Amino acid sequence: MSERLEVRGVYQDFGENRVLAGCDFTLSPGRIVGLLGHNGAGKSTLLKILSGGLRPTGGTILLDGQRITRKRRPQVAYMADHILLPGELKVKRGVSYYADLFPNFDPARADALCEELSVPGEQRISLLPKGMAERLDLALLLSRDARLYLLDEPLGGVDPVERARLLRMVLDFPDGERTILMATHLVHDIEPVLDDVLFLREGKICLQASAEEIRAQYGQSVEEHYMAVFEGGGGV
Ligand SMILES: Nc1ncnc2c1ncn2[C@@H]1O[C@H](COP(=O)(O)OP(=O)(O)OP(=O)(O)O)[C@@H](O)[C@H]1O
Repeated sequence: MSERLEVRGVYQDFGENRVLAGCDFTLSPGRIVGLLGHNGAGKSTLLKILSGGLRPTGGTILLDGQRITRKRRPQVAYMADHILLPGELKVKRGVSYYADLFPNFDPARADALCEELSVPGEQRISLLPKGMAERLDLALLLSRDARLYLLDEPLGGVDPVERARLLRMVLDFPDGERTILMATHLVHDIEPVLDDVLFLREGKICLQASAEEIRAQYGQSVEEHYMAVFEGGGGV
């Protein structure tokens, strides 16, 4: 099977600060992958690079075996850790704003997802509670027809039970083809939707494994294994 995403030797310096020190990993089609690491590990930086919003200091990134040119950029859909829509717009207008912005955006799907996620269409975006704005952002992202979806701490402001339920509901793409990479600290809440995990430590991917492998090999949940690795209580 060919890889959806190949990341080879990606590094990122901000002045003297080397944030990514040669990241290597691959993502397969149809997988939901958690990018886990402590504060400041470089998760957002890595997602920004993969989205094309930041040019890395070095390294190679291939999507379906090819470099991500400007023409292929819409095949990568990125959700930052804050909503990017102008706050004065109403939700429904925000949907048409996205339709103007992205050629691969499906407004009917956005309306359906907003309804599934109980986002009120007539509300002004700046007046949405944080968790509701995050739901809108997620609905807009997942209404784009992309190959790779990058999510930075999705639904971080939504309560844990709802978060897992909503993510399970909306990440279930029927074609099983799309790949989702999401950075999160909320390992416990997100774990039920994850197929694979990447642990980012000291600028490198120190573990890439399926959630099943972790459970079988270490007899630990992803969260327990994460704690063991990052608190020095165990190795990878
Ligand atoms: N544009 C920038 N200029 C300079 N330093 C930056 C820039 N962006 C990020 N950094 C630095 O890179 C490091 C990694 O930040 P990043 O936001 O990628 O980490 P993170 O893993 O997403 O953290 P968190 O989990 O707290 O969101 C931090 O030290 C941060 O200060």
